[in-house]
Amino acid sequence: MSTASPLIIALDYTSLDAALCMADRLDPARCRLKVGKELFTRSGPDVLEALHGRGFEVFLDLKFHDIPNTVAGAVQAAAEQGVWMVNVHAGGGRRMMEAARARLEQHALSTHLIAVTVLTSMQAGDLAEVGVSATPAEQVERLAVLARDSGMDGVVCSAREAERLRALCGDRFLKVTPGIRPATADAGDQRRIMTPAAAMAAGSTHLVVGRPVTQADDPMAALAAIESELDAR
Ligand SMILES: O=C(O)c1cc(=O)[nH]c(=O)n1[C@@H]1O[C@H](COP(=O)(O)O)[C@@H](O)[C@H]1O
Repeated sequence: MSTASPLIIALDYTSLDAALCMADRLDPARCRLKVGKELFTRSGPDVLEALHGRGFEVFLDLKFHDIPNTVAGAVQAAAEQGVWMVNVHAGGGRRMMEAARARLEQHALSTHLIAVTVLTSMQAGDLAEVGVSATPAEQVERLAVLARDSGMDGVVCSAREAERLRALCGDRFLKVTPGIRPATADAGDQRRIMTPAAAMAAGSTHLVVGRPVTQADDPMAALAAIESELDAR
């Protein structure tokens, strides 16, 4: 089932059972689900089948970053399992992203392919330590333009960069933004954060939300509060 909701709930759980327990409380008409490294490494592709069977569109977030041939094969494997979206690291460069795009086209696979720019957990000091003297905003901009030119459908960035990317790359270029924190939620390890309503106003096309819902005392109430914040816009 496809949904008009921008919400993607990150199922960052340590077991398939725990992830499905949450999925069974959620509604595919109201959100999409994200499967990341921890859950996929524990459960393997079974989790995809289980979530697809429940009617959810799934973002497989494995952030592939390798040589072009390897990434193209991994992206093909993800798409052949029917995921709605898959991501690679833009830092893998133009040839890597182009190879992934070409592979999807060769096999007529319509999975959305997006590239991670600068992780939302990073700020200027973290970039400096890995040899990047640009600010996060500048580096996101550089990688987003490279991703667009390499055939990506969009990027993962923080909502703080979404407005600039909308101006640079247009409305149809997807801006998938983690680091979403309702005003009262803990930032945790995230650094470039924004509230759900502010992120949508800034031009995010999709909001990735994990712990503010999954670790809440009442996850359904936390999700409902985010939905009403978005509805009130
Ligand atoms: O690609 C991602 O989904 C991602 C990119 C990024 O820059 N930052 C980021 O937090 N994520 C993912 O988004 C989710 C955010 O979860 P919470 O911080 O719990 O809301 C996690 O599953 C991260 O792996």
